[in-house]
Order: sequence, then structure tokens, then C-alpha cells
Amino acid sequence: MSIELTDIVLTYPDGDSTVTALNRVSLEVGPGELHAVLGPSGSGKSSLLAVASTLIRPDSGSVRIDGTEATSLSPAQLSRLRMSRIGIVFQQPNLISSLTAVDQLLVTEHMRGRSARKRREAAEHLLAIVGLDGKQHRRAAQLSGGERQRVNIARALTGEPQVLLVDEPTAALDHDRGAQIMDLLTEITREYNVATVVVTHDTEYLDRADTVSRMRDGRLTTDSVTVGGGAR
Ligand SMILES: Nc1ncnc2c1ncn2[C@@H]1O[C@H](COP(=O)(O)OP(=O)(O)OP(=O)(O)O)[C@@H](O)[C@H]1O
Repeated sequence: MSIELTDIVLTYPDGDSTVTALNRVSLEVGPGELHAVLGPSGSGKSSLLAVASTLIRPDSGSVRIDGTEATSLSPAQLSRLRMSRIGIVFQQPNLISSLTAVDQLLVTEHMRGRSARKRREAAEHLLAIVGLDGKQHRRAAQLSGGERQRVNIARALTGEPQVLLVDEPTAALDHDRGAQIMDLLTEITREYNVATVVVTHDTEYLDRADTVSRMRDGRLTTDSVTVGGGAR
């Protein structure tokens, strides 16, 4: 499995008591699999992504990324693990409006250490993959919401991750653009054999997922049937 969360408990301090954001959550996603986590606001989806991305250490439980137990690593080792294995697509693209689409990728850590020509070629190629061929040199402000989300996805792929974690990718998009973004995430999952976790409160595009979990009050239940078109 590319990502395996086992029996995760995460609590936050809340005044004199605590809030249990993740209550014995387990989840496994393998290469080439798209897993959707569906849940209402406050159910724990962001907390799940934060633990899966190793940005927050859970109170207890195991986080294995591509076979490596993350909870026992030092901050420096965790940072290397994230860099080499995990891509994160944040809900807001957070693009720098004055930079072109290519530059948004070139500023990432992943692009360091290669020659300027190779970096540029890699960035242009990734942008073509996400459907922005011909728009690589437009500034963020000249791109539509759906196009900015595509740049966001391309940027998450710069490190050639094994695990792609995606936070509410369709939240700011209309139906057609939302469907296109979910189709793109499905294609990338298959083509690059990444384990993709998409958290969403949107029931509309679940048919793209191979498996669906439902989150409620910090508890996760996984549907027993495969709902998507995953042909493995
Ligand atoms: N930093 C924090 N301190 C205290 N409580 C928190 C913190 N972050 C989240 N919580 C609480 O943990 C629970 C899960 O929150 P989380 O943000 O993970 O849910 P969510 O499903 O992502 O919701 P949303 O879509 O609104 O972000 C909620 O009860 C929330 O209030």
C-alpha cells in the first residue's frame, strides 16, 4: 500500500477539555487507486489530510507512507519523506498572481538541483499533462478558476509523488469544471500509479472514485463495494 493509516486518534485541546477530530481511523490506498473521503464540515476531513501528509503527528496510531512508518521519524526525516513521496493539492490554489503558470512550478523545492532548461521543460510538460498546453506562460491572474486548480495539481506533481492528497478540489468550481477536475485527478492516478485521497463534502463526483469512505464526527467507515471505474 502506498498509504496506510491504522487506528489513528487525533485530539485538539478545547478549553479545559479536548475535541476528538479522528477517532480510531484506518485507511489504506494503493498505487493507481482513487479514494474519496466524504463528510460534512467539521467531520475531520482536514485533520485526516493533515495526518496523512505527516504535517500533524497523531496522538496514537500508525501512518505508513510507501512502507515507511512516519510517526517515528524526526522532523528532518519527515520533511524528506514529504518531499520525495507526497503531493498536496490545497483547497485554495494559493498561486502568486504576478507569476506565470510555469513559474508557479519552478518556485517549488522539487525543481531545485536540475539545470534551468530541464526545470523549464519539466514544468511545461506537467502543465501540458493537466490540460494547460499553450497557457503555460499566462500569469495566474489571466487564468480561470478551473485553470488555476490545474496549476495547483501540476505543482503537487513536481516531486513525482507516490501519494497525492487533495483537499476539496471542486469546492470553488461549477459542475462542468468540477467534473473535469475530478476526471483529471482520475487520469493522473491511473497514469502515474499514485495513491490519491480526495476529501470532499460533494457527493456529485463520487463515481470517479474506486473506493469511498464516509467521515462523521471523526469516525471513518469505508463502503464495501468499489464504486468507480477502477479496473484492477
Ligand atoms: N486547531 C484546532 N483546535 C481545536 N479544534 C479543532 C482544530 N482543528 C479542527 N478542530 C475541530 O476538530 C473537528 C474536525 O475538524 P476538521 O477541520 O478536521 O473537519 P473538516 O471535516 O475538515 O471540516 P471543514 O470542512 O469545515 O474544514 C471539528 O470539531 C473542529 O472544530
